[in-house]
Amino acid sequence: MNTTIGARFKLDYSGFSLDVDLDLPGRGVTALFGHSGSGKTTLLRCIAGLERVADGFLQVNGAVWQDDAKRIYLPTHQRPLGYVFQEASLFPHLNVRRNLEYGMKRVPASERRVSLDQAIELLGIGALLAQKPGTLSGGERQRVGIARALAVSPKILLMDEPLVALDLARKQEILPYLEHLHDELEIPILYVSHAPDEVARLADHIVVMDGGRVLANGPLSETLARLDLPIRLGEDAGVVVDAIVGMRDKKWHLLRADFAGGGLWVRDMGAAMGEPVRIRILARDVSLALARPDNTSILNQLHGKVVALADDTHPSLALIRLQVGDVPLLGRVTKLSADTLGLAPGKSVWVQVKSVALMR
Ligand SMILES: Nc1ncnc2c1ncn2[C@@H]1O[C@H](COP(=O)(O)OP(=O)(O)OP(=O)(O)O)[C@@H](O)[C@H]1O
Repeated sequence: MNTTIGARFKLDYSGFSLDVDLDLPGRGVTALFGHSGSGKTTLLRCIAGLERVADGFLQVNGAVWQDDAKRIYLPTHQRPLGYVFQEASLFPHLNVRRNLEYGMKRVPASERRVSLDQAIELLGIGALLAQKPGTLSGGERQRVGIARALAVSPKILLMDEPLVALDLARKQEILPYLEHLHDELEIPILYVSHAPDEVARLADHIVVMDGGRVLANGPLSETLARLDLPIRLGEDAGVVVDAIVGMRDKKWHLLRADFAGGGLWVRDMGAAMGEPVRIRILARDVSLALARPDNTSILNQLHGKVVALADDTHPSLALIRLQVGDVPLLGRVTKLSADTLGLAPGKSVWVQVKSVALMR
């Protein structure tokens, strides 16, 4: 079976045009990332059939929903998709259960792949079923909105900054449910966000957009480590590394996350031995030395080599792409230090990682 998503759309507004030709994985979470106005929502709307573009093409895991060259065009209501907006628009006069059932009624029983009970369980909203939307918190409302999108048994889930209207505490509350979706469902998710931490936590794949064009489209860790992209993540530039828990140090409450390039100690948040974890390493937390530093408080030191150097956000700074084992990392150092250390492609270095965040 074809397990990809193909999307080709061109659209012109006065002052903005969208021109994308994308091949995406047909499973997992793909982040659509870019500045405000880069066209992320417009792309989702094209996929949903909410923008009628001439000469568009869309196939989702083998099913063609639009191919204007062949006069194929499924209107929105015939596209089996779930759409989660920034704020859930629930029917205020219906309780949570009725809101969920409303969406489900559209789907013939034979095509239901996500049961109502499963959606309720995945989003942890069992205790809210009798409540009216007006009595829910923003985070709860959003969880109901996501469950409702799932209840239509979508073949793709489109999520447009689902956390943007929530405060930090509500975001933290909802993120584990989103991870759950990722782990439990086979449904591909396109997730619009301009929050790098959300992308680092949830995505497997990333599409970086700018001015209605695709700047990059690739697996998350490789793409975040590219130097040739004007992603301008600034303080957020950095990579994610998928690892497994290889050791636990009970005395010091630390876990060692092992990956192909070595091991990194992180705070012990309770993951089991052998469990997959994702860590995020920001470029600003990586410094370099030519010899293995001793007498340092920095626990994590890895041996690697310089792959490439690039200008950074300020003329005093350089962004360095490193390779540790076969894993790419980014480091940020002053150009003065880069010059003093003679950093150049191929140079062997000790990579000191000051801080590692456990994302999941
Ligand atoms: N119906 C429309 N008519 C004209 N211009 C539009 C229309 N819809 C969107 N635009 C313009 O298209 C551009 C892209 O908007 P879009 O909402 O897709 O960006 P975005 O990346 O999702 O931004 P944000 O992160 O702020 O939601 C913007 O300049 C917007 O003003």
